Amino acid sequence: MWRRTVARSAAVAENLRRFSIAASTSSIPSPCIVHKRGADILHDPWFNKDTGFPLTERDRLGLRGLLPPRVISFEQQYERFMDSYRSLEKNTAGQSDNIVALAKWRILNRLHDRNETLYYKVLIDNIKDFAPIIYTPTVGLVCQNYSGLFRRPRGMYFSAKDKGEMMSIIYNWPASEVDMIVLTDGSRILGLGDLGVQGIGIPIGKLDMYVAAAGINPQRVLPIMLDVGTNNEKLLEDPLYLGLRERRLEGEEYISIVDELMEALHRRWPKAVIQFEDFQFKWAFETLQRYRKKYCMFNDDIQGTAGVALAGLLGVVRAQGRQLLDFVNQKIVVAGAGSAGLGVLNMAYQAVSTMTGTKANPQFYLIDKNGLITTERSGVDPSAAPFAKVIGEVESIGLREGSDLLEVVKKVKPHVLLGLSGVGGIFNEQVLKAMRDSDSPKPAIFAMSNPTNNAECTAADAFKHAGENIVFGSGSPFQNVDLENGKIGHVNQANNMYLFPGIGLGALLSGAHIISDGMLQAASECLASYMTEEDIQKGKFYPSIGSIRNITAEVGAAVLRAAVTEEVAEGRGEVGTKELAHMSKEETVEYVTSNMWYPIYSPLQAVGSHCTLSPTSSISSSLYRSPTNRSKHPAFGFRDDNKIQFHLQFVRRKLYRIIDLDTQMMCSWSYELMKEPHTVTIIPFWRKLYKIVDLETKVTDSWSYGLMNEITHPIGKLGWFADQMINIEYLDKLPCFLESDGTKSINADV
Ligand SMILES: NC(=O)C1=CN([C@@H]2O[C@H](COP(=O)(O)OP(=O)(O)OC[C@H]3O[C@@H](n4cnc5c(N)ncnc54)[C@H](O)[C@@H]3O)[C@@H](O)[C@H]2O)C=CC1
Ligand SMILES: CC(=O)C(=O)O
Repeated sequence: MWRRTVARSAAVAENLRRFSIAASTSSIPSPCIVHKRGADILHDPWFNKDTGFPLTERDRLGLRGLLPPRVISFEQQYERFMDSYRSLEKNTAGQSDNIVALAKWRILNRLHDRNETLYYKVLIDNIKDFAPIIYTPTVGLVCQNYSGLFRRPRGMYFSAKDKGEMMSIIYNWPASEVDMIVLTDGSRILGLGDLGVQGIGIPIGKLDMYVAAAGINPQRVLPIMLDVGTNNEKLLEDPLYLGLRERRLEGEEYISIVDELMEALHRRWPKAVIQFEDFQFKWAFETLQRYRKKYCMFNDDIQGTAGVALAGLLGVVRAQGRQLLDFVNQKIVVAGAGSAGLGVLNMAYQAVSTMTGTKANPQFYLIDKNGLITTERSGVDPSAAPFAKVIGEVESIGLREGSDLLEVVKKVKPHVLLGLSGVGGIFNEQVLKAMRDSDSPKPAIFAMSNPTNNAECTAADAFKHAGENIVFGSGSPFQNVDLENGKIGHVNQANNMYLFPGIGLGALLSGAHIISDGMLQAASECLASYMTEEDIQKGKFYPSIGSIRNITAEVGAAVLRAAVTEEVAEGRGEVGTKELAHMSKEETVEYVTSNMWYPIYSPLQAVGSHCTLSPTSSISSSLYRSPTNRSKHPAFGFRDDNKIQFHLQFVRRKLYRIIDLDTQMMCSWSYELMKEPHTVTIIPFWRKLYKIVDLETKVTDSWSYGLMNEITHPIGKLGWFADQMINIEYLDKLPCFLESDGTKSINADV
């Protein structure tokens, strides 16, 4: 038994090593293929390193002369950006909050548009300071002012005018691989309502969080705006509005366009996870039901929010010093009967049912803009109907259909007051004071609406009016509150950002074809159990945002394991369901972590039709006709279609280890000590990516590796070293190499 475990662990460890799809903590950055050269690379934020391109790379990529000569390190670039950011903070001190917030957003956005690697480095390392800018609350302000702030497009825009053509439009996106898509129709942007095409800021912000928290490679994310019009009168009249100046499509017209987009997305990227974001209530539930059994998708506002809120609600029970099972007795008042509020109540209901094992009758009170929802309400939405209170029950405590929030709080004396109404300030002084009479020794107040102005109350007001013993959470960040008696009122950020990145990552790595309730429940349970008893007693239910990568790895692993258990996982790449199923909990976390992308400058290798070739270079093609040569000279890259693909590498008496990045295996035939300077080695690659490690210095040399791809005979790729260009010619069965002046030939030591 013991031996089997060890053997299995070793096998899994080997799999983990082999199947990591992205380098993260490795000191050796993976090479990155770029199908561009020269100025095109400088203008592409995915590949641009600004002044950080090493000289050898400048040579190789045709960048010489396009940059100032000095090479600035990544660390120096980082410091320089942070210095500018700090200067901006200093220079804008005293100006209005909105002006400062937009100035901060602009400086970050400019970096995002120019150099993504550096952008994500500063974002990840300063997530606490920058999340409020790229995410809530500033992202709300950005969306409101989007048409004026617009400089460069990001993501894809589909509109009602594209009907019938989405399947082809989707191929305009330059990346062949997409892992995460966040899609909105802009109809309910945070608590700000219908912002039409301007809502694109939300998918962009959410995907920034995916990169920062889940380590999704930014080259594989896709924000999408589906512009089906807007009912926002102000925007319809705004001559600078960038979206369709038409009213929103409704009914069949609307749903058929979403159907078409979903089909197109699935056709091109069948393994991508699609997150629905900020759809108005009437379409949020309908689209979720329509697609959740067909595609790997979820609705963040309904399902992500529910999981985060449930984790918080369970934390509240722990904070009261009660057993988790006591959750069934919690009196919870929810203000807001929309996507988010109903999502929370549905999940909380499931939890109570699981705990009681019977048909639950939880003490949930649901309030919308017309007050308490009871069985007397006419025209109640079917998704809210299960939570309508039986009229007799509420009458017995002095309430009625439509009772207002204050009355409900006074009569119910809830343990938890949770706001997802999108209406700022509805937890006013009176309501908060009424919470002092809560039946809980530690009443909980969650003002979860975003952005900050739409929060149901501020943190300071909550502690001031409801008392120091409350626990508090808000959707947008607030500062902890100084209670002026040496104590601090802790503010939790009750935001779905603690779950959606892990849900997406877990679904992606499991290769799940759908996202099941079990996967979502696992995510919520994982978050709920993440905090220690000590944290909980201090009123902390959610981790600090600084540890968002850790919690996301845990949540991702929990989701992945649930996907395997529920048999919806199909595996990813070479990691099949069998391998996933054999991973222990710890191994799964390790697997998830090892697949997170981390911003480092990868050495770039230009390949494809953009490679420039010297007119003097030539390779005699006759030698490559016979595939039988392959066995004699395995180092020659023959392919059955008679194309040769190869990489030239200048070696200078160095020993290289060559790692096949597909398998993470070291290729035993493909390293050797080069005895002579100026020796060139040829490496076959069969469309593979190799990482080459200089064993003397232990680092990958930027010029010495790349994706060996798409370079076909009769013309070969040229190798550069320093200023010297090497032309190649195959003169005999052993390759010889001529230096650029054509005077000297050196036999390759192969
Ligand atoms: N913290 C977080 O992670 C999340 C926060 N939210 C926030 O929740 C809010 C609502 O989002 P959705 O449910 O999608 O919106 P929604 O538009 O679907 O629902 C809003 C609900 O609030 C109700 N309402 C309006 N005025 C009210 C009042 N005075 N008293 C009580 N209820 C009132 C409406 O009748 C409606 O039922 C937004 O501000 C959004 O930013 C949403 C998702 C996640
Ligand atoms: C956080 C979020 O998803 C919202 O406010 O809509």
